Amino acid sequence: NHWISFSHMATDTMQFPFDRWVHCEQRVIKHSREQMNNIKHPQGLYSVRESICRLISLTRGVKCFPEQIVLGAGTHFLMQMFIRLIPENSTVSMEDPGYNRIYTFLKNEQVNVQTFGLDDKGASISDIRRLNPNVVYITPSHQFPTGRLMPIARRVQLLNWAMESNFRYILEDDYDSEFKYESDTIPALQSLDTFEKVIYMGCFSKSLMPGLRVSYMILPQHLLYVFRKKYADFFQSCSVLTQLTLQEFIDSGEYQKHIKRMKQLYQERREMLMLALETRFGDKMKIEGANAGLHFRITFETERTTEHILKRAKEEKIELYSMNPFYLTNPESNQGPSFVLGFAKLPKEHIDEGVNRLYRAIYG
Ligand SMILES: Cc1ncc(COP(=O)(O)O)c(CN[C@H](CF)CCC(=O)O)c1O
Repeated sequence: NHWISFSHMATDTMQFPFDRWVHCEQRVIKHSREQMNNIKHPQGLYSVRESICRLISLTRGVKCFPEQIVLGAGTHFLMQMFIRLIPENSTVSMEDPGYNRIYTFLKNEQVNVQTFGLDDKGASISDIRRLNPNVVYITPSHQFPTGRLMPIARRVQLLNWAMESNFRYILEDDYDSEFKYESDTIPALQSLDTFEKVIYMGCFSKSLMPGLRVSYMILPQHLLYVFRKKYADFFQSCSVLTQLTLQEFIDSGEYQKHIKRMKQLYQERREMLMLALETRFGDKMKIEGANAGLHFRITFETERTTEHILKRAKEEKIELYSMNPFYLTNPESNQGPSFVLGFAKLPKEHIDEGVNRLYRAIYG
């Protein structure tokens, strides 16, 4: 029988409107054929940046000009360019548990990277003050991987910290911010920034598909100046065809239509999954970080180890990811085996079966 996926990394490509996407692509090929030779702009095509600028000011309250946007074929590329804009020996600090791929990436780039803890409001200010880094990298709208939401008050505290000294920056990774349930979206931290301290990073990996490889960052003016000197001869890493098709997809309204439809669909799946988990596991499990995004964190009360559960999950044919890779320096005080549970690739009709298999994997 078939596999059931709790992956937090995927979107439901079966639901993606490929016919609309191809229609946009055909229009690009018809009207902008000549642009396929235009690879010179290091930040990506201006018209594409204009569309993204309009979109995120609407959806996230982000304040920027197209001139400030830099496209890249993934968050890693953007991070790599950013760290080259600041002095060599800068210290970067990030969340633990946190996004291990960026942690490993920064280590490989010989960046001095440290980690700080989280409390229920996200990044711990006292930890950050103790570390006294130049750059703080956070995921405030849906902390990765715990899903915590950083309240406005904490955001303001963080901005005040950044403003206390000349050379401090906040990298706001807003990767999973299109889908908000229960409460309204909190505007991006960047929208509160008046001192050019916040570098906003976003992507289309969750709203569209990770495979498109289109992400972006917004540089404050003074860093844009450095970027333009350093990267004048740089070629953009995103394909021109994908950039222009994305622009057409946004400008034609297809993007907003898609988000509206997927939000409805993900909301239903999320509710059904949480209910099925509640019914099956009762107080043997604890869920957190479910108010936004395409995954939440779940912790189980069991004597079984995480490794054992992952092995059993494979036997039960469920794709399941544990929290372990995301504990970067100190394994969290264990309240029990903890997992990231994604529902983007979990059709409604598989939810009950998926939860039953999960139960068998843990208690069977
Ligand atoms: C915290 C965070 N910031 C950005 C992205 C977007 O990266 P990119 O598409 O390369 O721009 C992701 C993407 N999330 C990963 C891929 F879906 C999943 C996590 C895993 O690697 O386990 C992410 O978690």
